[in-house]
Amino acid sequence: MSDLSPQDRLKLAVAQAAIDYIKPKLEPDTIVGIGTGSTAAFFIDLLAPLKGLFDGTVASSEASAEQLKGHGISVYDLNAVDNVAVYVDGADETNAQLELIKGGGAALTREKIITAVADEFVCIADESKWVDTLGAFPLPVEVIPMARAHVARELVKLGGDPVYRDGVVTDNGNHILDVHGLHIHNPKSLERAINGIVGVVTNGLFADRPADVLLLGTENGVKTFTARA
Ligand SMILES: O=C[C@H](O)[C@H](O)[C@H](O)COP(=O)(O)O
Repeated sequence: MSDLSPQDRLKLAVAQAAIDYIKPKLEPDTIVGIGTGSTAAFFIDLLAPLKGLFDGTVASSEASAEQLKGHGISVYDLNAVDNVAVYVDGADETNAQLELIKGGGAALTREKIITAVADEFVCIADESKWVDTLGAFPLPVEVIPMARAHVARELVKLGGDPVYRDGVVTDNGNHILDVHGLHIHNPKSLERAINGIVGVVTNGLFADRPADVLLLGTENGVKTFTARA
């Protein structure tokens, strides 16, 4: 691990912190929700030695599912499970309310679905993801391909500058528009407004259902934040 970049060291630290956080909660019938991205990938590797302590997982992307299966960890279809005890995933931005921007890896829709099902959402992120106001990271919006131009025009009306993520097809067979130029002062309202555009599958704002816990990796150690009621 000595060749890790400083940022990757923080990602590894928060992945370990997530392991420490969930381990006491694991039961033989526990289903763990697994996110997508480089931070989640560290978490999957650290979860592997614990696979005898819980039933299995649901994954928010084909990439994470493959990584899990490579470790011999069971991956279930979400429709086949009754309950997801905890969901662990990274983020592209977080604010102090634990409202997030996600989807830099194009996995936002499956991530949001598992988030909706999970009893608890634990976000793991390095300190570069912490912002006062969401929006410096372009907001990903997953769209039905035939609606891409229509959705882009509607996003301009909402004040954004949408850019087609050329060549990217999501695990659901859809396209991504990355919306630049947003200063998101009311994340819940914007999340709903964008999801109301015909042709949008979902957008990468996680504000209606923010994280419950944020484990933030800093040079001074991992800091734990919990959502305010
Ligand atoms: O679609 C991807 C996800 O939302 C990721 O959780 C997010 O992009 C953060 O990824 P990373 O941990 O690689 O920074």
